[in-house]
Amino acid sequence: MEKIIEVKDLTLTYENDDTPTLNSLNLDINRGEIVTVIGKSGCGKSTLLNTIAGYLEPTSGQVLLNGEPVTGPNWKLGVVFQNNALYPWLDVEDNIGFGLKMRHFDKELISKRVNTLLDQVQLTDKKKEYVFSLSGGMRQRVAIARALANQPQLVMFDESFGALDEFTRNDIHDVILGLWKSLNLTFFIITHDIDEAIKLGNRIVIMTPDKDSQLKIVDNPYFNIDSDDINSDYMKFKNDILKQII
Ligand SMILES: Nc1ncnc2c1ncn2[C@@H]1O[C@H](COP(=O)(O)OP(=O)(O)OP(=O)(O)O)[C@@H](O)[C@H]1O
Repeated sequence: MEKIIEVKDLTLTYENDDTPTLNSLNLDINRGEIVTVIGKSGCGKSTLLNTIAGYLEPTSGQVLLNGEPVTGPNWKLGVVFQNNALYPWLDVEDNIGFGLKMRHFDKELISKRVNTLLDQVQLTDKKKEYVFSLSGGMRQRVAIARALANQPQLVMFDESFGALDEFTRNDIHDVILGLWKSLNLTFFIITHDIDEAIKLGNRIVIMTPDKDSQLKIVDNPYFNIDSDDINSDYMKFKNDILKQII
């Protein structure tokens, strides 16, 4: 298995804090897998994502991307935030192509890549619309397309679907799984919804309150489960995870 990310003995203590938020964490993310992260509010999920993304500097330990230390933000690591952080003054296609424009890509290449992405997230007919006129689910799809425009090695989601209603969220799950299958992508998805963690993750990282053993990593036999197939074994698996979070 090819490791894209290696988190090695990662510790992060915020300034003026006595105890570390992340305490000596170890985690590999392999090419082509979806890793979901579940944990109680405040346990440090976003801190972990921000450190992997290079937005926060570890107090000790390190994060490697393809064997090289992450020392700051990097286009090879895409992030989709919950508020999706789109530019309201740009239309859909310019939002998606923004990063490529900043990197001075050729206009034709940008247009080609953006059109492909619009098709992949099923927004071709909305390309000239401003993002404020879109529904929450559509905006989330724009944010995903924008993160993919850089062709990153890993795309990370920070509770990106939390504000969506259940129907729209299921729709986005299908988009995520469809993109993952067709483009052989690697995803790291933070969520506080346990069913979402199980639906989307090949492996599930459980962030526990036990600072001496903060991460529990489990293989997930219920990846992409259909809601009709939820049975008592699924419920047991889910409850076992819940017990470790609290
Ligand atoms: N910039 C900061 N400075 C100091 N403390 C911080 C900072 N950011 C987060 N924290 C603290 O670190 C802890 C972990 O926060 P973090 O946002 O990583 O948790 P989380 O698991 O993502 O929470 P949530 O699910 O509510 O988003 C919290 O106690 C939070 O108050």
